[in-house]
Amino acid sequence: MSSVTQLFKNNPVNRDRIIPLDFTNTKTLPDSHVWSKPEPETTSGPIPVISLSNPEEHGLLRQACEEWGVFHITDHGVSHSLLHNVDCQMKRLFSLPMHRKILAVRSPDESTGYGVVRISMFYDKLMWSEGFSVMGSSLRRHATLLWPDDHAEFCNVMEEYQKAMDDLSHRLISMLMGSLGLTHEDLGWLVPDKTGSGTDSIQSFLQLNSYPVCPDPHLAMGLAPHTDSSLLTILYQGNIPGLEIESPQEEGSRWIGVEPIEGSLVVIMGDLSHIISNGQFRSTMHRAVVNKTHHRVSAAYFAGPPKNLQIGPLTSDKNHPPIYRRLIWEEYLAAKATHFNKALTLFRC
Ligand SMILES: C=C1C[C@]23C[C@@]1(O)CC[C@H]2[C@@]12CCC[C@@](C)(C(=O)O1)[C@H]2[C@@H]3C(=O)O
Ligand SMILES: O=C(O)CCC(=O)C(=O)O
Ligand SMILES: [Fe+2]
Repeated sequence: MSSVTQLFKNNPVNRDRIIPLDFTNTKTLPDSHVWSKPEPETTSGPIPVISLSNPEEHGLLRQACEEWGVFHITDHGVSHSLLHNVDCQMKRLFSLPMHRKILAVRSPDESTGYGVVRISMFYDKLMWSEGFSVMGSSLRRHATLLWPDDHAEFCNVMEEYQKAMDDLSHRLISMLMGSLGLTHEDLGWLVPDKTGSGTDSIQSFLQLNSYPVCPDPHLAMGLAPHTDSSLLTILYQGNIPGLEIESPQEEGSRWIGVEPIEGSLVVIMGDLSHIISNGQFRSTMHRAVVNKTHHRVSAAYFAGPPKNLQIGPLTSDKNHPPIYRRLIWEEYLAAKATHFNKALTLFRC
């Protein structure tokens, strides 16, 4: 059983926090979805853009991780047509009427299927979004419930996308860990497991997000502020803006919009990379906002370490002793499931 499946089994979500509102039939923002808060300003910012085809730019990766924790990648090798197909299939799924989407709803202790993201339980107000989570064989099971006779195309596209993300995440993790001084031998776990048992290669989870048009976007929240619990997350966000990161310079007082760049993907460093880098890589707080005119979809691919692999700060520098203790991903996800944005502090030495 994967670490993510185990997490949901051990930490079920409340039933009333699984089924989203039927957004298509909601013309005014209900009180349950009004986030009244003094809103810090949002500006657009110089988020780094890194071309993976240019080895000279690889040195910029470390800097981007240290200063921003979020960056665009171009020339990543994932074809434009695959990204286009993923976009179309997500829109096809989320445009289904509610009574059809409900057929593939997650149960409280299940990690995959249709529903609201699990961080919803940490907030009083509800978010203006819905999601569909994919992992392993659950994809075909849920897609068959949604489209009994017509699920092949959706499944083929999502499987091809997951494979492309597996390859890209291996490349990125190896580059990023390499920039911290890890040798090829240390990174043995990056080599896909040939036995098929899946216990010693990267674990992943694909989250499809949908943010329907919203009657009052300034009072609503698409996806509430959080950091990702992964090593890294690769985000496809199409061409509709919505992703915002907390300003590294003015934490808590300014949000910066991550404007889409045609054909690029966004990499978000997760909490585990922050731990491995002994605090040098930022795991930046981010959120998604909604708009009045465009249905926005995004696909977030979370990459984490192999099931029982202990990870910890990679430092042999006496002047910078480890600030976090060693842990496995399952332990971290469990802490996040109860302590949410305070989980990282629990692992400090
Ligand atoms: C692998 C994971 C990351 C995630 C927690 C989870 O175990 C499975 C759900 C993931 C997700 C997807 C939407 C956003 C997010 C914050 C959430 O609520 O569920 C992430 C979680 C995370 O990064 O902590
Ligand atoms: O949709 C987005 O822009 C953000 C998605 C995200 O942060 C997530 O799924 O963890
Ligand atoms: Fe996220």
